[in-house]
Amino acid sequence: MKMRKVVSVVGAGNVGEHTASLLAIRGLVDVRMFDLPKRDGERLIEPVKGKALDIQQMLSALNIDGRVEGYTVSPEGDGYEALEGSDIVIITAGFPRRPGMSREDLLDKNIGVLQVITSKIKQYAKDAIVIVVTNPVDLMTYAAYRMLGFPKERVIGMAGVLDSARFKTFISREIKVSPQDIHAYVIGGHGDEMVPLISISNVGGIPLKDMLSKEKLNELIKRTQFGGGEIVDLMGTSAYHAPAASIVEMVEAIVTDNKRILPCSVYLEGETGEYYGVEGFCVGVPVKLGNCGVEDIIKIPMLPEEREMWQRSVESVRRNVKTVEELLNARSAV
Ligand SMILES: NC(=O)c1ccc[n+]([C@@H]2O[C@H](COP(=O)([O-])OP(=O)(O)OC[C@H]3O[C@@H](n4cnc5c(N)ncnc54)[C@H](O)[C@@H]3O)[C@@H](O)[C@H]2O)c1
Ligand SMILES: O=C(O)C[C@H](O)C(=O)O
Repeated sequence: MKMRKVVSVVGAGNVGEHTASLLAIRGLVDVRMFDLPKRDGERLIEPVKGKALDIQQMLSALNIDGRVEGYTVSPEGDGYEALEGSDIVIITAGFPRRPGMSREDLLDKNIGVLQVITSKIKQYAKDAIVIVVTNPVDLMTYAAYRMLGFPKERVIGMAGVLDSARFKTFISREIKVSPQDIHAYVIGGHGDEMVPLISISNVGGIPLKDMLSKEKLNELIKRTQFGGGEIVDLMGTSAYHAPAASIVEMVEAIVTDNKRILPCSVYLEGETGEYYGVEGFCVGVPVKLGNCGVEDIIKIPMLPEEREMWQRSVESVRRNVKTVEELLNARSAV
């Protein structure tokens, strides 16, 4: 009998909670949520269990089948047994940035969180596909890949789908066309140097560069590159609705084995690494997703000016890779 896939979400804060809720509403998978207890005055409460129960009751209100459960865990890694049997584990646990911070400012704190979680995934869900969301996501995906020791096809960072959704939003608003008819790709590191690919973006098949002036295109590129910070400045914390939806796009591509080509942060080496000028760390590139994770890495053509942007973006990730390796070595030495 075909069992429903199980998706575990580690970290049920803004991103994790909305991801769990969207996954449940889409009705494709069963969801397990994991998070820390919280102190409420003198009491220690378990919000993750409340959130899971609330989502489960939302499904009943909507007559949607599905199972949503919440598990309280400890920072030291107790309580993760229910990871057992997960087909996909999504990691959103960690700290978001506040206004004035860069994503890289989160690296040291979030790697410590990631280390415990990856050790539990290895222990209880060694065959799972892992989607890393926690920032700085390219470096965290690389750290997760190193700590998990899983095949690189099963360790995937979410960012390009979100960045592409932002780019599509800004294009859609500018030319008043449905985002359904806009094909726009953003690749590279998930930071201020990310690369919206104008040359292959189109609106209903018409090249984007034929529809907007160079000035306007540059304006939309800049707004996309700083899209995360724009929301952090407005909300005081990072975005979570569009990130959750982007995670769901990746999960559905995997569980339905629909061979979507989506921009994801993956470990690059060998021939594809050579093509992209990346050897031995993770950056956002278009990949074909299926039920085993990354099935293929697409070598996307770039104009000379895009290749220059790409190299700057790769450099913005590469310059912190050594720090990641030093943090990993220091922690493994403990
Ligand atoms: N890749 C992307 O495009 C993208 C998009 C949005 C957010 N993010 C990142 O995702 C992360 C989460 O963002 P958020 O807005 O949900 O933050 P949040 O603070 O709302 O949620 C984080 C959750 O992680 C939990 N957590 C912390 N340490 C933990 C541990 N040791 N074990 C289990 N759970 C733990 C917290 O209790 C909290 O509920 C941040 O790093 C943020 O920068 C990335
Ligand atoms: O900007 C952030 O800190 C969160 C995330 O990376 C985003 O782009 O929304």
